[in-house]
Amino acid sequence: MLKRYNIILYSTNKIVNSCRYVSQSMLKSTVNEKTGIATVIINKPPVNCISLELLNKINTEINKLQKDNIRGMILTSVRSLQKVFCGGLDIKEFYNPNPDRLAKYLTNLQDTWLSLYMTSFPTVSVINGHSLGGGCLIAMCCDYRVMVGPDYTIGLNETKLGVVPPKWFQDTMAAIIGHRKAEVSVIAGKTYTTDEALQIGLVDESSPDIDNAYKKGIQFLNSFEKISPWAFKMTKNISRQPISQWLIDNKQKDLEFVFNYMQTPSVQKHLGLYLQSLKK
Ligand SMILES: CC/C=C\C/C=C\CCC/C=C/CC(=O)SCCNC(=O)CCNC(=O)[C@H](O)C(C)(C)COP(=O)(O)OP(=O)(O)OC[C@H]1O[C@@H](n2cnc3c(N)ncnc32)[C@H](O)[C@@H]1OP(=O)(O)O
Repeated sequence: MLKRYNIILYSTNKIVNSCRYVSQSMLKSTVNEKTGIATVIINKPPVNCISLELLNKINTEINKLQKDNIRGMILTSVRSLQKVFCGGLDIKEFYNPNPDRLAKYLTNLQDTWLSLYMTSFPTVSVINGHSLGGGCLIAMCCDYRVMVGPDYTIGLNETKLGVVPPKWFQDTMAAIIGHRKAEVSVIAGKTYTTDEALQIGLVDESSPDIDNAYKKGIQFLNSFEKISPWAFKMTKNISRQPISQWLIDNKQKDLEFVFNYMQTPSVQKHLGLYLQSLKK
């Protein structure tokens, strides 16, 4: 029995044998050959908002890392943006959309969420700036969140734009902070400062600076050194499967709901006003 356990540990804990550096301009990914830890950096100025192209790159990279047998991953934003982790989904993808592109975007977002939420390796988001809407969603997909503070904000603010966060957005938050707090939060489109997010458990740790936040992230990943990767993967799978299975079973229905309401005149009007307010 012990022997079998060791074999599982060895075969799944194999550290990648070369340092890979992928720079697809919008997304930089490095794997440290000694530690087997990947750092994935979103790099799409000015605010790292998620276009269809960035979405594709994130999903492709997660799937590659999945095959690389890495030991863990840190997801963060390029430092030069200074105050933004991720400004959310690119609202321009929803405003006066091309229907084919909109359908592709929504499908890719469903797939990317499934990949990131269900990784078989531990993940940490180092939230080094504002993290709103889809930005909050990708941070919440990770197993652990360290947020730099005190002046940044995080939250699912979709209702403020006049749109509806799908069930799996809401469930992802509820799994972290509990149903009641998540409900109050999403219906009001609430955003939280770093301290508030720490207080309600939306983030696990805070840090006054990025280097320290990154260190905390690495410490979390190192805490799995003695955990069998197989046991980690199976346990996480059991924990997250009910939420992910809902989307797998309801992908088409979910897509049609968002695809249809997004193109209604009243939603389009709201989105237009919100975009305008950002430009001011
Ligand atoms: C089938 C189902 C599948 C999928 C479900 C899909 C959809 C579900 C429903 C829709 C869900 C949407 C989720 C979202 O993510 S909505 C977006 C939420 N994000 C925000 O509200 C953030 C808005 N931005 C800001 O608050 C600030 O920009 C920010 C604090 C991030 C940074 O402030 P800063 O002062 O540094 O920059 P700005 O001057 O404000 O912005 C610079 C330029 O960037 C433009 N911008 C900002 N955010 C966005 C964005 N999210 N999308 C597009 N463009 C954005 C901003 O307009 C400025 O543009 P210019 O003026 O320079 O042209």
